[in-house]
This record gives sequence, structure tokens and C-alpha cells, in this order.
Amino acid sequence: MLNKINPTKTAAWQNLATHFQNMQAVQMKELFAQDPQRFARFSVKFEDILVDYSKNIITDETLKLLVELAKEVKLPEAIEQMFGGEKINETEGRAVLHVALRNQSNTPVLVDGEDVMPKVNAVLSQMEMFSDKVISGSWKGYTGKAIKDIVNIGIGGSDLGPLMVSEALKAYKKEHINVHFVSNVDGTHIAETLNKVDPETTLFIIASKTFTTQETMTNAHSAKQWFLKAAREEAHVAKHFVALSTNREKVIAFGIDEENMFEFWDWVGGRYSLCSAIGLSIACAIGFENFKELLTGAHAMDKHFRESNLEGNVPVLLALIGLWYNNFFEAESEAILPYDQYMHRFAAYFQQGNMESNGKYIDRNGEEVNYQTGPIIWGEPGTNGQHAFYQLIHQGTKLIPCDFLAPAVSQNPLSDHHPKLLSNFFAQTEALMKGKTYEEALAELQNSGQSEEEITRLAKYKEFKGNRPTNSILFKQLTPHTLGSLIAMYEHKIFVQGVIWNIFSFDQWGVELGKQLANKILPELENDTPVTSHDSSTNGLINAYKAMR
Ligand SMILES: O=P(O)(O)OC[C@H]1O[C@H](O)[C@H](O)[C@@H](O)[C@@H]1O
Repeated sequence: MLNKINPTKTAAWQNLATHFQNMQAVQMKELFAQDPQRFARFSVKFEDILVDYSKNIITDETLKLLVELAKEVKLPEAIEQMFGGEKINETEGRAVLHVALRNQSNTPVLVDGEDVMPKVNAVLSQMEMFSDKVISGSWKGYTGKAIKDIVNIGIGGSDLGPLMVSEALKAYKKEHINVHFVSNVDGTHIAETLNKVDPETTLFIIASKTFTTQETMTNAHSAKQWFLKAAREEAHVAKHFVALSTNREKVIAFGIDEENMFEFWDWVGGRYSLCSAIGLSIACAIGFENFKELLTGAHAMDKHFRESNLEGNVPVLLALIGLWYNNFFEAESEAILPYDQYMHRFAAYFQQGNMESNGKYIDRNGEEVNYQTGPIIWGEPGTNGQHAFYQLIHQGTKLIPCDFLAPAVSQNPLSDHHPKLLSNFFAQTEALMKGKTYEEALAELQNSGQSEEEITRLAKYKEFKGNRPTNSILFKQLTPHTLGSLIAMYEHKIFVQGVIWNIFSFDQWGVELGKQLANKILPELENDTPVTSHDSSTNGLINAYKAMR
């Protein structure tokens, strides 16, 4: 069992609160001026990934106290508990072992005394054989043709991970295979996708941990109907539908051959499942060897996380710095800003990863917390974000700690695109940190030909207070290995924060109520009789819908 310590009751928290009083007015540019070694001291290299956390409102003392907090709430023990297969997901009675899925060292990982590695490896082999067949064209459709299009039908963790990775690793994609993702129960999503594909050459991957999710099952049934309209015989389904799930019975009931089921287990959380069978669409798109590289990269970060001391531990440092802003500076959100177009779904992926994990107000003792837990996660790729929402990051009233990510080497080195992109990457964190003083703004306006009065007035608007914190994560190239490490890095950051906030990061009860109510409302939409069973707003909306349709 994880510790159940209220973090605010620790000595470190109290010390951090006092320390914060001294830190809240500290200017980062002064910290840089005082210490020429600040970058060297506040950055860490992990393989090809450089994490610079020097542009934060922190000192050695801040980090020392944050590390003390982590120790006081027994973070090192919690890390061992997760890797050791303890049932740390207590509200569901499950272990949390996404790290076993990519345990390339193949050391035993025990759950209830059983080593899970043989079954992990067996499914990986099954995925390898299958993806090889699809890619080589030896897997044939019902008319003897090779597969050209893969449609992954899933939602949440059964969609966002494979989608994000397939996009991020597009440079590694096999040219003759196209992957599509259908998630929304809005018929438009599946209809528009089916318009683009041919039943003879399309493989549907039905991805659902539970195999009961309404959206996925509805889309899967529509896909099957569409397929059977062309293929006619139920027996052909086996060549075009495979399932990724923990629920064998439901997969069989759907009509998918048991042979075509790729299994995973209840100790894999949906939003932590892309290294499991849920990654099959990735393996088919980029080849199993590249999928394996992704796992190797994630495993390398897992080892670093488990084995490094807290002071030099990348996910731990990112977690502690995030917590510093979340709980002391009262920052409400964090932005993830990849300067790599291939990573355009990265923030969306970790929106689920983070917000579904740490968006909780009941602590591990069953009590309501009296401090902030998970932040709001958002972001878009640079430079698009610069022309959209960076205004608020630079001059708004909210503090938004940002992670900037960028590859040193582009997969598409067209003329000077990449230096231009990276000049923005470097400039933004510099601007956010340094800002521009009123005097600097005034000086810039001096030769503008405007009146002194106008210049004095305008300079106010052109002043940037700066002191806005960022982490810069610069990596050599967006390879499968590096992407795997980055994914694991953020996963473990979330874990560390959840441990400290004394919440259960691996359940998601908060998504149930909406589902329950939707199930109640669905039959009410069958006829035109007005409803009266809800509040007046909900009744009014339902009745207006009935009148409009
Ligand atoms: O994979 P499935 O069982 O279909 O679940 C898909 C998704 O739906 C649920 O509502 C959860 O909130 C997510 O964590 C999960 O990833």
C-alpha cells in the first residue's frame, strides 16, 4: 500500500511555504546574473535528451526542500511498490505495471506471485508476427488482396496513444500502409473514414480494454455492418477484424476470432497502454522493429527513474518543479509546447494522461484534500501557438509554466526551416524569462517619430514583466527510442505528483457519472414525448432537441 501522508502536514511542506515567501518576488534574470553556472547546474542529460530546468523560479534551497518533501512522503518506496507489482491502484485492487510492458531487460515482474513477463513477451511476439504479415502483404483480405488501410477503433487510452505515436513517428511509416483512427461516437467520424477505404483491403483494429465502451462498440458494429455489406459472409470478418482487449468473452461475443485477439491485462491502465497490445496499429504502421525501439526508449527512462537518486532524476525533477508552481505559486495550468509538427497530438495525449490521473479531490485516506492536485494540461505545437495564445503566456495575469520540446535534427531539413523553428524555440523561453523593462520599451520607441506623450503611454503596453518559468527539453531527433523515453518521462512525472498529493492516480471514477446519465437519457430520446424527470435546464434542452429534429 502507498503511504497515506497528507503532504501539507510534512515538515518539508511547511518549510517550502516559508521559503516561498522569500522566493515569490525573486527574478530569474537576477539568479542568472548571480550564477554563471546556473545552466550547467540546473540541467540534466538523459541519453540524447537534454532537460534544462534553469529557467525556473528555483534555487538550490527550493530543490533541496522539494526533494525532502518527496522523501518525507516516501516517494522512493512508492517507486519500488509500483515496479514491484504491488496493488497500488487500491480503489480497483490492481497493480500498475505499464513498466512491465517494455521491460526489455526481461527480469521477472511479479503480480500475485506470478511473473508476468512470459505473457508480455508472448503478446509481443504475436504482435510481431501479425504486423510483419500485414506489412509484407502476406495477410490477405477476403478477396486475396493485401491490407492497405488500418482503422483503429477506440477511444481515450485506446485511441490517443496510438494516434499520437503514429503521428509522431510518421517519418518511419511504411509507405504502403495508411492508418486511420476513429474514436468519436459522432457518426461523422466513422462515416468519413469509411468513405476513404475499401472493404477488400482494410483491417479494423477494435481497441478497447473493457470491450464495453459505448463509443467504440457502436463504431465497431457500424464498421462490421459496412464490411459485411460488401463481403457478405460472416466468415470473412476474421480476416478484417482484430481485437485488443482484456475481455476475452466480450471479444468472442462480438464475433472476433479468439486467434485475432491481442491480450493485455487489468494492471495496464487505459491511458498507460500504448506499449501493450493497444500499440498494434503503431507496429503495423512503422514496423515491429520500430515499435520495439519505442519500448526500448521507454524502458531506458523507466530504469533511470527507478535507479537514479531523486536529485538527478528527470521525471522527479519535472514533477517537483511542477508541484512548486501548482501548490505554492497557485498556477492552474501547464502548457506542453512541442516545436515539432510530428508531435502535434503530444499535449492532447498527456491531457488524458495527466488530467485523468491526477484530477482528483479525494485523498488516499478517503478525505477531501485542502490543497491543489492535478493541473490543467494544454498545448499546441510551436510556432502555431505563438500566433495564437502566447500573448496570454507573456502578458496575461496567469502564471503558466511551460515545457518547450524540440529536436536538434529535423526529419525534413528543408532549406532553413529548422533553424527558423529553433530560433523561435530558443527565443520564446528567453523572452519569457527576461521580459522587457519599461525603460527598454521606451528606448525602442524613441526613434518612432511619435510624441513623447504617446511613447510614454505605449511603452506600458510593450513592457513584459518576464519571470515566466519554462523547461526546455531538447533532444537529438524524434526517433522511436527518444519518443519512448519522452513518454515514460511524462508518465513518471504524473506518478510522482500523484504520490505526493496523496491521491490515487490510476483510477478514473470521475468519468462514470456522465456515462450513467447518458445511459438513462438515451431511451428517453426514442420518442417525441416531452421529458419531465430532470432539472428544468436538462428537460428544456431535451425537449427542444425533440422539437427540432
Ligand atoms: O479501452 P476502453 O475500455 O474502451 O476505455 C476507453 C477509455 O474510456 C474510459 O471512459 C476511461 O475514462 C479511459 O481511461 C479509457 O481509456
